[in-house]
Amino acid sequence: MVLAMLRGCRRLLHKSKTLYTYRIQHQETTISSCYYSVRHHCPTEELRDFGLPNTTWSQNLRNLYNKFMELSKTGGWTRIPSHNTIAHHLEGDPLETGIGKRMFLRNLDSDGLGFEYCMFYNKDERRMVCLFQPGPYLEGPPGYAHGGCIATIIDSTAGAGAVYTCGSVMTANLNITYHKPVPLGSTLFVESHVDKIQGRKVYSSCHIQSYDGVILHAEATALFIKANQ
Ligand SMILES: CCCCCCCCCCCC(=O)SCCNC(=O)CCNC(=O)[C@H](O)C(C)(C)COP(=O)(O)OP(=O)(O)OC[C@H]1O[C@@H](n2cnc3c(N)ncnc32)[C@H](O)[C@@H]1OP(=O)(O)O
Repeated sequence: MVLAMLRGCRRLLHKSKTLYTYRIQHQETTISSCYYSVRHHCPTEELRDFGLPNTTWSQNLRNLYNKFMELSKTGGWTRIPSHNTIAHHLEGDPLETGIGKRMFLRNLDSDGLGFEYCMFYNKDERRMVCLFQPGPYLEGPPGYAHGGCIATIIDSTAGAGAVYTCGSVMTANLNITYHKPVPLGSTLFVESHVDKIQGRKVYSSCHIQSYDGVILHAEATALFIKANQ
């Protein structure tokens, strides 16, 4: 009852700001309804944007962030918002799907423990950069990030790059070569590029380097499939 009232209030609040046309089916979902259309701006001023600096960010992460913010002023790069529910990234009225669900990378309540990151997109170059600091809850080998979380940040960076370049996509294939372990708490420079678009197929490449570019930690190629129009 209370939940239903809250949902009603939130829907009214949001509908007063923008016209929503999007509907996601869930539960008995079909393949095509898994696809989404991404909003390029923060939907409300009150909503927290997790891609902004917080007290857990290292100096190296802040320096890279400041560098890309400077680049954003002269065009080319744009910082993209980052919320903790996928619903808030979608165009339309996705509130029903947002309740009780969190984005995998933003599912912890404390800053700095899991995926700490922000992304910048360059439309002309079809590049997405992710500045990433893996927290202590991402441990795999002692002191180092789990390979699955490295795959996650690659999938998310390349996936977001494909979405911002082509619209709604799903990951069909992801191949990763792990070159050097990633120390927890280090600052990583993750960069993806849309290499080729062939019909519905979007081919991307991605790599993870240390913040100064000295160490190549991992390289990947990915295939994303665009939504059927
Ligand atoms: C901040 C922003 C936040 C928002 C941004 C956040 C970004 C996050 C990104 C994370 C994304 C995910 O984790 S997605 C979740 C993980 N992925 C999944 O669950 C996908 C599961 N797989 C599927 O649902 C399906 O197989 C699809 C959707 C991938 C494809 O199915 P489909 O739509 O029916 O298409 P289909 O006809 O089969 O294939 C279309 C064409 O692609 C080819 N194709 C399909 N799959 C493959 C494949 N694995 N390898 C090679 N080729 C393939 C086919 O041969 C065909 O080529 P041709 O005959 O045309 O030549």
